Amino acid sequence: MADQWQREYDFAEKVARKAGEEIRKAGESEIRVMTKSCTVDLVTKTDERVEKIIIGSLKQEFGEGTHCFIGEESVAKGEACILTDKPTWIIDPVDGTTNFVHGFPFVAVSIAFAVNKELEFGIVYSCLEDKMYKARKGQGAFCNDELIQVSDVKEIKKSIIISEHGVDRSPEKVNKIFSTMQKILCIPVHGLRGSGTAATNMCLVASGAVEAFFEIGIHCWDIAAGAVIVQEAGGLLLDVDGGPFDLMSRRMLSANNDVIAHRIIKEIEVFPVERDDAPTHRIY
Ligand SMILES: O=P(O)(O)OC(CO)CO
Ligand SMILES: [Mg+2]
Repeated sequence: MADQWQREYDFAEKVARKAGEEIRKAGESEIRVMTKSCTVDLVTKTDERVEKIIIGSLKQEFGEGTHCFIGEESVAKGEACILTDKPTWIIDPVDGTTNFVHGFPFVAVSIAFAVNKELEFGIVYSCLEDKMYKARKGQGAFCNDELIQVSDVKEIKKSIIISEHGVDRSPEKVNKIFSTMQKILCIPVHGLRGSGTAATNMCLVASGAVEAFFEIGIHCWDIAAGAVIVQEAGGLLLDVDGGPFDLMSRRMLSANNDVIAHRIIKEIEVFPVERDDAPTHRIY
């Protein structure tokens, strides 16, 4: 069926835009900050309110009970984080909450839709820059309706790479993350960057501004929409050890091509993280 999920895709873009407007407005008044798993894992009333707006709008449009939802703040409150074959929305209402709290200007709304455990489309609205990234399986990737493509750089020494450090500050993990970054920096690459939002980082890969982004410890809602956008822009997704990408594994490498991807994988010091769909899951 040619138009299957088109209505969902179009509506998701509208909802993401509305959510972005809410975030922009909320950023103008005082932001109430709370913490989740630890003192650096921040959440605000805006995260919770915007997730409710997104899920409420989707339920109103498509009917109660027809779709499943995995939302960052709903999972934080104890809802299941299991991807089934049913049509499922995967939502990060405010990706880059720490940026939002500090006024650092990269904050994104991330909305993805999966059916039979396959991602059908992804929307990332980088709302402070007013950039609407979107991609539907097999139909290319766009930023503000302009087609985007990954960079064609194949030499690692001509690349910019993104990685982030996450919120788990146990010294062993931080050591591994910085040891990996040091090795990559000293290849040498042109630079290391990080926007503070995984969704935006993936869009930077998709639009060719950087060659790769990898992280261990991110969540499915941070990367589901970006995963479609990177692939539709001609890039690839892998596990950080070079194996197949697994949305629920909390390990992800996105790159413009396999030469850059495998050169980075050689340097990554992998450490264990609990899967998003683990029965004993705790948020980090
Ligand atoms: O700001 P959030 O949604 O907590 O996400 C972080 C990573 O978990 C940035 O991507
Ligand atoms: Mg996030």
